Amino acid sequence: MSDLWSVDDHLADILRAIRPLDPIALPLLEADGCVLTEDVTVPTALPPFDNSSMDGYAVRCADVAAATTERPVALTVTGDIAAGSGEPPTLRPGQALRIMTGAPLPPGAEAVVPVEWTDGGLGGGPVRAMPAGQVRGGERVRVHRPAERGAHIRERGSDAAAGALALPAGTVLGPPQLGLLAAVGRASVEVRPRPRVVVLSTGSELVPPGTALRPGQIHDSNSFTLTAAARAAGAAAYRAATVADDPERLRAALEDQLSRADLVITSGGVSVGAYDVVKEALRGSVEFRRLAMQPGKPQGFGLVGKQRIPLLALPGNPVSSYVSFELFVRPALRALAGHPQVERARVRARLECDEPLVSPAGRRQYLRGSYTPPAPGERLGTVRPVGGASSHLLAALARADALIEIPEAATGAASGAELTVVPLGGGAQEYGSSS
Ligand SMILES: Nc1nc2c(c(=O)[nH]1)N[C@H]1C(S)=C(S)[C@@H](COP(=O)(O)OP(=O)(O)OC[C@H]3O[C@@H](n4cnc5c(N)ncnc54)[C@H](O)[C@@H]3O)O[C@H]1N2
Ligand code: MOO
Repeated sequence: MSDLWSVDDHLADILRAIRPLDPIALPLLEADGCVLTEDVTVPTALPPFDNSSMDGYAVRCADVAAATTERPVALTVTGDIAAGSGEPPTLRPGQALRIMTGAPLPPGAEAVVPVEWTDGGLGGGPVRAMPAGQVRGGERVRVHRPAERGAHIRERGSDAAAGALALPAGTVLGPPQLGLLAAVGRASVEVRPRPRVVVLSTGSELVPPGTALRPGQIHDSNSFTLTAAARAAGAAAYRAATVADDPERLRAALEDQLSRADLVITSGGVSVGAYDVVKEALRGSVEFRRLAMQPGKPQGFGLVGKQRIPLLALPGNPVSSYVSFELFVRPALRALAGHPQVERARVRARLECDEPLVSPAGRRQYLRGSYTPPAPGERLGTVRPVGGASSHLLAALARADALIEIPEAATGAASGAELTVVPLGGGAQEYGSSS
C-alpha cells in the first residue's frame, strides 16, 4: 500500500482546517475584490430625481405635438437648468427650459426635446449642439419634431428602487459593484478582508537578486514568485527576509511574522536532506507528507502559533513551489477570503506534442504548457508542453500559461490525447490572441 497522499486528499485536508476570515468594514476601494458579507439595500431611489438624458429643452407634449421641420413650433425659453442646479422653475404652457443631461426635470415638463431637434434658438435649421453660454430668457426656440410623454427622461428609481436589494451578501466586489455602492451612498461596506500572507523562503544558498553570487549561491526567486502569486490570488502578501538553514533562526523569524499573518507560506527545507530546516523547526505543529504528485512531492501543512495560523510548507524547487501554490495555497487563500469557488477552472484540451509525454506511474503529473482556447465551432482547445518535466525549469515556466495534468494511472500521453488543463489566467487567456 502506498504511503503517499493524493493531491485531492491533501487539498481537502487543508480546506477542512480553514475558516473564512471575520468580516470587517472597509472603505470602498479597499474592498475591491473582496466578498460582501451584508445584504446592501438601496436607501434612496436611484436616480434620486427625474432627470434629462439629453442636452435639450424641457417641454410640454401638447406644445410640440404639431412640430415638423417645415412648420416648427416656437416656444419661449425661460432659462437654463444645469446638472447640479437645485429646484428648477416650473414650466408653463408655451414655454421651454433649456436643460442639460443629468439636470433635474422642472415641474410641468413632460418630455425633453434633444437640441438636435431644434434650431438651438438661432433661427435657422436644426443645430448639432447648444450655443455656449447662458440663455438670458425670453429667446425663442423652434422645435422641429414632437416628443412623446417621458421621452429622454430618466425617471426617479428607474435604475434601482428605494428599498430594493442592491447587492446580496456573497457578491464578489469588482468595479461595477463598487460603483453601485458609491451611487447608493455607501462609503464603506462589510466584507471579508484580503488574507494577509507572509512568504518565508529558506536556504543557506539563497541571496537576494541584486547581490553578486559567490560560489554555490543562487538568487532567491521563490519568494518573488510566491508573493506575486499570493497577490494575484487577492491576498495582501509580504515577502520576509530569506532565512538560512538554521531551525532556531527559522523559529524566530516565524515568531516575528505570525502576528501579521493570516497564512504563512514557506519554501524549501521539506525533503529528506541533512539540512531540511522547515521540517526540523516545525515538526510537531506541521505535518509533513509525501504526495502522489510530480512536481511537488514533499509538502507540509499545519496550524501554528497560539492563533493557529495555517502554514503551508512548499518544496524548494522553483517549479514545485509554484505548482504547489496553484494547487493548494491559492484555494486556501480564496477559502480565507470567503470565495465560494476556490479552485481554478479546469478545461479539457487536445494535446499537441512532437514526442509522447512520459509520466511517473502512480503520481499525478503537472507539466507546464501553452493553452489555446477552442477555435469557433470546436469543442476542445489545444495545449502544447513548454519545456520538460524537471522542477528546476523556471525559464520554461515563465513562458507557460497553463498546467497540463497527466492522471496518476497514466504513464504518458501521446499527441492527440484529451487531457485536463489548468489555465493560469492573465494575458492572452483573458484578452484573446490577436491572430
Ligand atoms: N533523496 C531525496 N532527495 C530529494 C527528494 C527525495 O524524495 N529524496 N525529493 C526531491 C524533491 S521532489 C524536491 S521538490 C526537493 C524538495 O526539497 P526542499 O523542499 O527540501 O528544498 P531545498 O532542498 O531547500 O531546495 C530544493 C532546490 O530548490 C532550490 N531552491 C530552494 N529555495 C529556493 C528559492 N527560494 N529560490 C530559488 N531556488 C530555490 C534549491 O537551491 C535546490 O536546488 O527535494 C528533492 N530531493
Ligand atoms: O516534487 Mo519535486 O517537487 O518533484 O521536484
